[in-house]
Amino acid sequence: MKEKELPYFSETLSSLKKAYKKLNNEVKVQDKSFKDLQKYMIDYKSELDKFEVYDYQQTLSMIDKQGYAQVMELEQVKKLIYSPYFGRFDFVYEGESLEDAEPFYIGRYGFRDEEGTNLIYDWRAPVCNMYYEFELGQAYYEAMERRFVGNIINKRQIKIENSQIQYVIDSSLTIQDEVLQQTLNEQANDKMKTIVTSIQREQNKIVRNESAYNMIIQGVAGSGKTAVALHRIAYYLYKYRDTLRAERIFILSPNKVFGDYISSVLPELGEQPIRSFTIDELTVNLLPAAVTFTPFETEMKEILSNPTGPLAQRAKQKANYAFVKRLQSFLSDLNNRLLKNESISIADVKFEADYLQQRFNQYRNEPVVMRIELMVDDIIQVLKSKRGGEGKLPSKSEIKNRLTKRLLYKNPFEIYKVFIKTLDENAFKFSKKNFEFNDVYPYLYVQLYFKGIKTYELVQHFVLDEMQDYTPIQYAVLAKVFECKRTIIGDFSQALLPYETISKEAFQEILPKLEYVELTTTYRSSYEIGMYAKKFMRTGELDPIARHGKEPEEIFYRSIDDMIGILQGKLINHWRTTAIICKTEVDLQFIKERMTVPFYILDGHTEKFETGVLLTTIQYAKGLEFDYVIVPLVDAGRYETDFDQGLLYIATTRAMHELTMLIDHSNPSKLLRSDRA
Ligand SMILES: Nc1ncnc2c1ncn2[C@@H]1O[C@H](COP(=O)(O)OP(=O)(O)OP(=O)(O)O)[C@@H](O)[C@H]1O
Repeated sequence: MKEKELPYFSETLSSLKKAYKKLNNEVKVQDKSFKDLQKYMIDYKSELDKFEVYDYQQTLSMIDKQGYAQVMELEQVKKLIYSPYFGRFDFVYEGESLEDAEPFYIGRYGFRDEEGTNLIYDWRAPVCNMYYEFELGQAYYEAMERRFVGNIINKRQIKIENSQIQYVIDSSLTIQDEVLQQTLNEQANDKMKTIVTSIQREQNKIVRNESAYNMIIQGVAGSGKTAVALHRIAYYLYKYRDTLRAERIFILSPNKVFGDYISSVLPELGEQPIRSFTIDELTVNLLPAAVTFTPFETEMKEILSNPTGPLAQRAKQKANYAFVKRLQSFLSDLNNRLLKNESISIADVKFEADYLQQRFNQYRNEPVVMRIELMVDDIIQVLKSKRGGEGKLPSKSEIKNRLTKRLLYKNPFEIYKVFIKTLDENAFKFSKKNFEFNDVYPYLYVQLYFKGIKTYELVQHFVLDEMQDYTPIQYAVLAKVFECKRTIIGDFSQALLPYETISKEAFQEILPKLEYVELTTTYRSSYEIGMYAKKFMRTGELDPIARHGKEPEEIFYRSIDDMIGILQGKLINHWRTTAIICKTEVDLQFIKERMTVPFYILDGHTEKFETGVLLTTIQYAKGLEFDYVIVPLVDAGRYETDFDQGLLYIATTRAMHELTMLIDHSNPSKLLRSDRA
């Protein structure tokens, strides 16, 4: 089989090498002209007039841009020389004979030789959809608004590394199991990998979906949601390369480490890196500069360490969809009360209360401040027509001031406080101009009503990961801030907050025009770990991929010293990354003080994901994966409630190859019992 592929392979490789040489020379020439021009501008600085300087600067910037594009291309060709393609399929167009079958080689990027022949097709090209979508037999693809029908008569998976063919597998399956297995058997890395060589059919559908305005992906732990969302971005950047820019994509990620972990996927796929933002970073931009807030990460940490305490209670009251409805109906009623029921005389013309209220209602889709502006314009019109141009009219700002004085509440803060009183006096804690995080988005919603909010109009695609950790009111605000296509991913079973947050039903209300997709196969964990973790899942299905490994172990300890001894013993292993995942920050500190071997801490201060031994909490481990996971201090006190069960689900599903639970012998968690109700 390998032999059959050799001629095409050497032809492609030599074309690639030729292209590399040519591009490399061009880059050098560009580089030289840039430097020469720069030197010329410095040498003749005093003799150049400002127009000449402007012209030269423009030329420099053009060379710079061209040079950048060439360097990117060179980089791609270099990567293709290392591994030009990963698959091939032969397609016979309908009506043609078998001899006319056309081979398509599919790679990470596309490549044409000097004559313009497509030697490698980019995995995102329309024709390559067939590779992921169909088995041998009838197939089709769509391009240029046409459907091309035919038959796939041959399909191969080709592994090439270091410019050498490693193996070739012929198969009738969409994506061969062997290749997927091999990929999944690899050890964890400090950066997320691309999955182009083995995207599964259900994942491919999401990557290439263009119809959804709001795409919600509910996927079990390890189902590839994050990977799929990033490949979807890469697909969009390819498909809409003339109109979509990488810097116009906004990724909201749970924390900085996670942002770092996913940062290399897009560059690996030949696209510009996209910086992701945390909700705290975004919130700073949305709130007025004078008000501060407790960061989401800090508030979450506190709630996790005391899930039934007063802070959790306050946050809980604002976390469900009923709260949004209540706030909406409060604001809707306020429309009839906000403007005091009084007439007003301006320049001897009387404006009745009814007229004012009717104008105020007319503009109900605008923020209050804007409504007042529009009413001022109306009043001026009336004054002009009634007074027939006689006498001086009051200024706009005078009229605006008079109308504003008639507002029952003068700012969003006052309104929010009144609203909260209708809910529960104790639900709001505001001191020293500092909001608790759970109040920030409800407040922003009121601000939206009263004076509007900063919007990200330039953003063309909004991506949000870990959707279950956000509340309906946050989505209601985000929907206004990012009015563009959205890809929202998460897993309701992996909720970190100990109360109801967003749900499928609430999504349907807040984000109309949505497509909801579910992924139930987990690729991350071995079959044995997947089955073990499944018992902690609160709802839904989970189908682990048939990749076998060691059964998870449950080790019972008799004292804390005993547990630390066992734990440290387990750290002597062959895995690249081992994570000790604690329930809370307090537990992390407790273990940290007792450990005598080297390890890293992964918490809110961590910016980069390191391999090695990591001590962390569930809050920071989520979204990430490790070869080996150890869950310490599994006792009945710590892991007791339904919510704790969800936490065990998150912790255990971080493991790819091996999992150890360290359980208190005298007080084991009941959640471990497989016969529990
Ligand atoms: N088609 C695939 N081929 C190869 N590997 C895959 C595939 N799909 C997913 N994976 C791997 O499975 C692991 C989990 O993927 P990812 O982190 O995207 O899942 P997730 O659904 O976001 O998980 P979680 O909800 O637990 O954070 C990654 O190592 C990813 O590379």
